[in-house]
Amino acid sequence: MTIDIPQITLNDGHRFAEVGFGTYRLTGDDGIAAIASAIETGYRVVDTAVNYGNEAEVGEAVRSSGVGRDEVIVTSKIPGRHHGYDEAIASTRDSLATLGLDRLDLHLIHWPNPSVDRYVDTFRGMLRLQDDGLIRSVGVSNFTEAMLDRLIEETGAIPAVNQVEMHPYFPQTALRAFHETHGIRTESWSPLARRTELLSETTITEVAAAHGVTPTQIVVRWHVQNGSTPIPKSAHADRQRENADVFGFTLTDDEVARISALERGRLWDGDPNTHEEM
Ligand SMILES: NC(=O)C1=CN([C@@H]2O[C@H](COP(=O)(O)OP(=O)(O)OC[C@H]3O[C@@H](n4cnc5c(N)ncnc54)[C@H](OP(=O)(O)O)[C@@H]3O)[C@@H](O)[C@H]2O)C=CC1
Ligand SMILES: O=C(O)C(=O)[C@@H](O)[C@H](O)C(=O)CO
Repeated sequence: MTIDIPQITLNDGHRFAEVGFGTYRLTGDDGIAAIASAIETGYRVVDTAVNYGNEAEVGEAVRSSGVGRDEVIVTSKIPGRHHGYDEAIASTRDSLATLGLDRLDLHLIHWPNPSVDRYVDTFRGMLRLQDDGLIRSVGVSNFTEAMLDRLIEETGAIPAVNQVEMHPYFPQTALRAFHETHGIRTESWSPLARRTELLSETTITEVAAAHGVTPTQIVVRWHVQNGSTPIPKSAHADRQRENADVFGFTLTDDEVARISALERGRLWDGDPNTHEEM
């Protein structure tokens, strides 16, 4: 049975979902099968990037899933080497050709790469493509408050989404408050902290036992109740279902706070002020 993942409306009026699907490292025929299985399970937000090398697989999975194109919210990302106004336009056209689609539902700047200092022009190129109908929603990834302030100030446009590292070890409290003020949707990458020891933390296992669900479901639900869209990746149909099946229970405020208290900081060298990803 398909899981009915609730949808939300972004600041530009377009649809998004409370839980989406990550596709990093899902490639080849196995990747197509895994992504199609996620769509059949009920995921409607599918996250890819030029740098994942699997846009072709994502396009094929959308077509083979049996779910209508208009129901799936396909997201891709512009890599650092394509920053710039003309480059962003060319990069997006290449993404569409590789995906075999005529529009992206959400397109993000993958990393700000501040030393290159071309993310504002990149965003302007994306706004142009939005006007042309090739991109529905424009957003960013790995942007700080200061970078968002500058983007808004210099373009007059507010990104619909900022996709950032977020999990109970890194709850992004200040950035989420900023997003809320501006109507930007938070989207959590590596929402399961890439299956590190997070899932066996006593806090997580205790709360899971209290609700009769799995530790992973507790973590996904924690994102949902914090107003962020997690995009867990799994190559396995049973785990895809488990990760999406989080709408039959509710964490108490105290449980959300206990999980957030696991905070310890970023897990990787992913500080947007210094990380450069081409
Ligand atoms: N914008 C950015 O800079 C970034 C974006 N991303 C995006 O975020 C997505 C998700 O992040 P990702 O780094 O993949 O990490 P996740 O936090 O989603 O963790 C994925 C890992 O958890 C395992 N897993 C998934 N579900 C379960 C489960 N129910 N029980 C046990 N293990 C499970 C997966 O294994 P298995 O597949 O074997 O089930 C995989 O090893 C990416 O795929 C990508 O789309 C990620 C990093 C950076
Ligand atoms: O997966 C992504 O979107 C990335 O940006 C990766 O580079 C990620 O940051 C990573 O793999 C870090 O080890």
